[in-house]
Amino acid sequence: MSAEEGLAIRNLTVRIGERKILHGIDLDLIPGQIAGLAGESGSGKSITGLAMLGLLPKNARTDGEIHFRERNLLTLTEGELGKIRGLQVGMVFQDPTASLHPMLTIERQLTDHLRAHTGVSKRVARDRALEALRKVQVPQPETALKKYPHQFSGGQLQRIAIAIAIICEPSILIADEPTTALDVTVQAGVLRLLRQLCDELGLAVLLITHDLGVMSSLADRISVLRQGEIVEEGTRYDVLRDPQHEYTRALIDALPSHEGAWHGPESHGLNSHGPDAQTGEKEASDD
Ligand SMILES: Nc1ncnc2c1ncn2[C@@H]1O[C@H](COP(=O)(O)OP(=O)(O)OP(=O)(O)O)[C@@H](O)[C@H]1O
Repeated sequence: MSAEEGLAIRNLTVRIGERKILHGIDLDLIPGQIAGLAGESGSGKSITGLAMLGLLPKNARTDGEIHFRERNLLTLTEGELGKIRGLQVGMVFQDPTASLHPMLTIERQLTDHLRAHTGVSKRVARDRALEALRKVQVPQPETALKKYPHQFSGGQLQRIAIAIAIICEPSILIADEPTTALDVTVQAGVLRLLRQLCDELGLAVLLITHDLGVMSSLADRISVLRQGEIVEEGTRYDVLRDPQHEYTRALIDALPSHEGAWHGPESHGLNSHGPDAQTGEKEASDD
């Protein structure tokens, strides 16, 4: 599969009640690229992702455009958005257990999701479920299909949540703090997986994180959000090596490994092309 097109946000404003949460932001998601959205807690990162999915609170009002496949997502009905969500736009959140049903097998969760969106037969759905688990490098996928969520570690559960997000072959993937809840030893493996999936499937990825260390390993471009405004945008290297805005500098200074200057992704145990070059199998077995 290769995604043909991305998504473009133009002048997006979101108000919730009387409060303006986003102040006319622009953002581009490009196939085969990871667009990072950074900013401290409350800056509006998640609201941006939710706006793209049509999942804003009922009392939210929007202005601007979210262009996707020649349509403005902000003008679609709930029914139309429901068809896009999950099928053309996949999503991964911080807590994988929140998106998985504790009482259903992994097979059921993968195949139910796929069949609800595509109507493929049970047999095809099972094959696709296996293929998705292989793509996310869950060990022994045949056995994994029969298991329940509580039988997996956090890192493996996040891989399974990613499998659900990609099983319908979306062109866009929104990953909101995908490694924040994970043990630090398995974070790099999940980040590396996201990079691989982006490259191999041609996904246009929005990576939302407050963690510039994660951003430094993964994002092709970085947008820095502060109180609902994008204060800086550029390539990962430009933004991290030569930040123009004092807010970006403050975020970089807050990095745990910061010692007066940003030393590149290597300083976070990650190489310049994404998470380090260990094999997926090793990481998968480490999870
Ligand atoms: N349902 C809601 N009703 C009212 N205000 C909300 C709602 N959801 C979010 N907000 C407000 O919108 C602002 C942006 O929230 P958002 O969750 O997008 O921040 P964030 O950058 O993702 O932060 P965090 O990393 O803490 O999730 C915050 O001030 C928050 O209080």
